[in-house]
Amino acid sequence: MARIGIKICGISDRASLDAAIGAGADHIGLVFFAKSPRNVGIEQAAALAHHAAGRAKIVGLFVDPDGDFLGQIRQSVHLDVIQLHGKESPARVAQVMAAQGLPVWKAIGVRKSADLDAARDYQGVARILFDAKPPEGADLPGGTGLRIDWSLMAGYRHSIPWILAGGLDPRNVGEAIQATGADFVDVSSGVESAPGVKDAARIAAFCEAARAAG
Ligand SMILES: O=C(O)c1ccccc1NCC(=O)[C@H](O)[C@H](O)COP(=O)(O)O
Repeated sequence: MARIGIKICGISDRASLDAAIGAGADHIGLVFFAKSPRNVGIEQAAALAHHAAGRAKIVGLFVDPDGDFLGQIRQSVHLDVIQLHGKESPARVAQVMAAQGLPVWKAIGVRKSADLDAARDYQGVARILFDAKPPEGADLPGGTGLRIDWSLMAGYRHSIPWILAGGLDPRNVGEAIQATGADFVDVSSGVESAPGVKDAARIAAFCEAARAAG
């Protein structure tokens, strides 16, 4: 079996970045969303991306960004992937793909099995990221620690590669991989000691558990 993909999302300091890469994460998420406790400023993000260069791919996470904001970030920060985590329509995602010329990952919130069908509308994206759907009116559309009902995804197959996210942590990621067959996992709050504060030991334990199960 191919090595499992691991993204540690919401990195905002160099020590956590080194911890994630050292533990074997291949993707690092930088959150560009002012309301998030994991939000990074442009200079901070540029320095982190530079520090990660050649060791891990950088995923820039955005929520309904306009073209100006994407352009501003891209001028200063090296991104390998754009993750769209808002209510972006298929047409808007296609526009971003065409304008930015980078692989785009679209996040889809899942609460019931019909939610998985939305993935079909996003042909052309590099990956779909299935995350737990937050309640209406929630402050954040992701990074909430809410979990998908994994039984909805048992044996799930899709022509577009997909990532499992939402409420994963070092103790449950192995079971999540076994239950869903995911070959790529994403975590944020499950490897933190407080909102926005990554914990190196939890990051290492998460990566070890994911690899053991994958
Ligand atoms: O992490 C955030 O603060 C965030 C804010 C706004 C949109 C998305 C956000 N995170 C998205 C991620 O990729 C998370 O890793 C994913 O939702 C899983 O989060 P968690 O349940 O905390 O592991």
